[in-house]
Amino acid sequence: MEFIDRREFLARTGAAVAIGAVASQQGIAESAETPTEQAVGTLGPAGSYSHRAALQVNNQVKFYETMFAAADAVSSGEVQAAILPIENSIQGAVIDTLDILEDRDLYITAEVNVEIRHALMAQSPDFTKVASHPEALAQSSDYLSREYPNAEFHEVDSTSAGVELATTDGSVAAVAHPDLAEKNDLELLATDIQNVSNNVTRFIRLETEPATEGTKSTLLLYPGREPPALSSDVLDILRDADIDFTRFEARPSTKALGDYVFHADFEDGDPEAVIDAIEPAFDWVQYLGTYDLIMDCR
Ligand SMILES: O=C(O)C(=O)C[C@]1(C(=O)O)C=C[C@@H](O)C=C1
Repeated sequence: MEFIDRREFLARTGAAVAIGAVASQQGIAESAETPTEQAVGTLGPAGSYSHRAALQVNNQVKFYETMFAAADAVSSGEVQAAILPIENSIQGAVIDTLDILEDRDLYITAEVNVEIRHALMAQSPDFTKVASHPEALAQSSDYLSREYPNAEFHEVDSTSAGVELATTDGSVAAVAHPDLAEKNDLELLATDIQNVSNNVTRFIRLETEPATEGTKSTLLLYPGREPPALSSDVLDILRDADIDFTRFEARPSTKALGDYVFHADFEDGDPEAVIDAIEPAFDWVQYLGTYDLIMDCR
């Protein structure tokens, strides 16, 4: 798919310039007058994959150093919504986002799929360290360990934060979207370095109120049993309720070893009826929203 440059996008739509404390570091103007409550918050600085996903739903983007900070900005009303990665086709679940879904009173109101193609960039080929988001380093681990077995790997808050490091430190290379090389005067050393060429990350939009309609719904399920319920026990309950579950993830409940909170997505079911059917089998069931896939950039 074709991603358009953010400034080009804003110029085309005639929208206000995107805002963000970190945006200025990438040379993108800030506008103090822009009402941030209309913006979406996401992981910055500018040029992160989260930024690319956010532009698919809103042309005003505010950047945060962590996904937790972006989610908190929704709760406090600083921004209207947050766009966060939840699942990658190579690395699986994005744990920070699953934790945010458990800990914050927010709803999923949309999802966006974005193709992820990583590139390696630096001031010159003579670098000794590679900096990037841990997910991006893991998604490119085959290439990096094969071509740069002696490099030191440095985890930073986002791929674009890695690019910022590479622009100020000649010993650092970054793994990020290839567009960021030219924008930051870095040499593009390799493209398409992800372990599997078909690399896609699914992002969700989080808001304080649920959407009124959609084809997919997400629930958190806590069996609260002693001894703890197994995934197979929970799957049996869901199967017996005859619901078309499309994703099932277990996260530690933090109460005891082997005790889990389950994240489950299902399609084409009435969430109220589904909750009524399965609720008696659980200690608690939390509704996380009903939503549609609004952009599939693959
Ligand atoms: O670091 C970024 O650019 C991000 O937006 C984060 C993130 C992630 O957490 O998965 C998003 C998409 C890619 O899978 C790699 C990194």
